[in-house]
Parts: sequence; C-alpha cells; structure tokens
Amino acid sequence: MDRVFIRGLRIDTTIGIHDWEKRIRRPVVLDLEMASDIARGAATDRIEDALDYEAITRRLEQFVSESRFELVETLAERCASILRDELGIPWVRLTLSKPGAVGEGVDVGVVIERGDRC
Ligand SMILES: Nc1nc2c(c(=O)[nH]1)N=C([C@H](O)[C@@H](O)CO)CN2
Repeated sequence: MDRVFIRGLRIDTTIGIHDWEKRIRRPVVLDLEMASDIARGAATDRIEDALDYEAITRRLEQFVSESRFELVETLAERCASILRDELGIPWVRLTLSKPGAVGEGVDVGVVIERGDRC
C-alpha cells in the first residue's frame, strides 16, 4: 500500500476537560499516513491524479482551529471522518498529540487507524 504522509502539523485549538482549558488556545500536533496510489500521479505528473497534501493540510487547519472538544479522541475521530468521508481517502492512520498536557516535555495523545488497507 502506497501512502502520502503529513508529519508535525501543529494547529492551535481549544481542547481539554478542565474549565481553564476551555478558555485557552493551545497547539495539537497531527501526524498522518493516508493510503494513496502513488503510481497514478507519478505516471501523469499531475496533481489531479495525486492525493494533494497541501489541500488536506489547509482543510484540517480550518477544521481543527475552529473546533472545541474536550477529548483528543473526539478531535482525532472527527479529523479521520473528514479524511475518509469528505476527501474519500480509504485508509488513514492518525496520531494526535497534545504537547505538555501532563507536564513539560511529555507528549500524550492517541493513534487511530480507520478504513480498509488497500
Ligand atoms: N484519554 C484522554 N485522557 C485525558 C484527556 C483526553 O483528551 N483523553 N484529557 C485530559 C486533560 O484535558 C489534560 O490534557 C489536561 O489536564 C486528561 N486526560
């Protein structure tokens, strides 16, 4: 299975279970792997035949920056739904980190895989 990836996509949002977290904006970091037939774009050298990582980045920046959730699980699941249902990507592995959430230098978050590997 070929994949297109995006790593280290840092987006400010409002997220957390505590009242003080609901009043601030803080970064989350997304790492994505997405199934894509690389050979198609390679054959034509046209972006129309490739999975456009720039367009995906802009869509997720828009969604995540406007979102307000308590759990990283919810945000990760909603991002995966956009990738699969709206953008038609058949399989995605998404890592969502919330840096510093439990202490300086500590990284916490979730990893989800959704869809069928092609
Ligand atoms: N599984 C999860 N555990 C926790 C989450 C979460 O989103 N998923 N969130 C928090 C707090 O918001 C924390 O990040 C800041 O105190 C705690 N545990």
